[in-house]
Amino acid sequence: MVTTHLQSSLFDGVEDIGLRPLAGVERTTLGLGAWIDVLPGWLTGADELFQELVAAVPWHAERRQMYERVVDVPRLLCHYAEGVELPHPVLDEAREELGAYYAEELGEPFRTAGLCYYRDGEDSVAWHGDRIGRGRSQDTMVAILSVGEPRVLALRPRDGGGPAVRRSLGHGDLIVMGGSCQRTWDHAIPKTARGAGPRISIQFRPRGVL
Ligand SMILES: O=C(O)CCC(=O)C(=O)O
Ligand SMILES: [Fe+2]
Repeated sequence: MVTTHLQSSLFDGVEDIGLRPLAGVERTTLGLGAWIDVLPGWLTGADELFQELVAAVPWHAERRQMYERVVDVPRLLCHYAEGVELPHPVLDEAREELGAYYAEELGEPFRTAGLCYYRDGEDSVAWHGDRIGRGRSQDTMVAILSVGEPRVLALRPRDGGGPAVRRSLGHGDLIVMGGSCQRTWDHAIPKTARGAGPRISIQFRPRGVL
């Protein structure tokens, strides 16, 4: 019976970890030469990958001088430099797929992966652009895959003009920030008072973009 079949596939099936085609990506022009591409549910089996990453990644807390105090950075981190094996093969696949899809526009591959683990709504990242490296002066791309519970990624023009753009990202969603986005816009994962579940983001960047 159809009903029975549907039910068993809904309730028994843990979705396999894999990638859908990137062809469905939709671009939004932000202005000032910046854009974002979004593809909801790019990764299948995202909840399973989340669990695997929680267990497999050597997460660490960072501490940072804040005026007179040393405070915890409010998220856990792990950085995979160029050439270092990623914690799950699907992440190598994701990096390759992104590189192929954006080859012409980006002109170079994605090389590094930064992972952030937001344990709850108190974990966050403050307004910033990824402009420690080349993003300060050049157009580039930062591609972010999100697993676990959705959190809002907010973007706003760096010069303060214009309203913020917000995208809720989790469960396998992809966002790519491109063009001048790192130097003309800032982005953040704001804290949320509403009980937010844990989220992991995987940020792929080209060489020299930090
Ligand atoms: O978690 C995210 O989606 C954003 C992380 C981020 O902006 C960063 O690590 O530079
Ligand atoms: Fe960032």
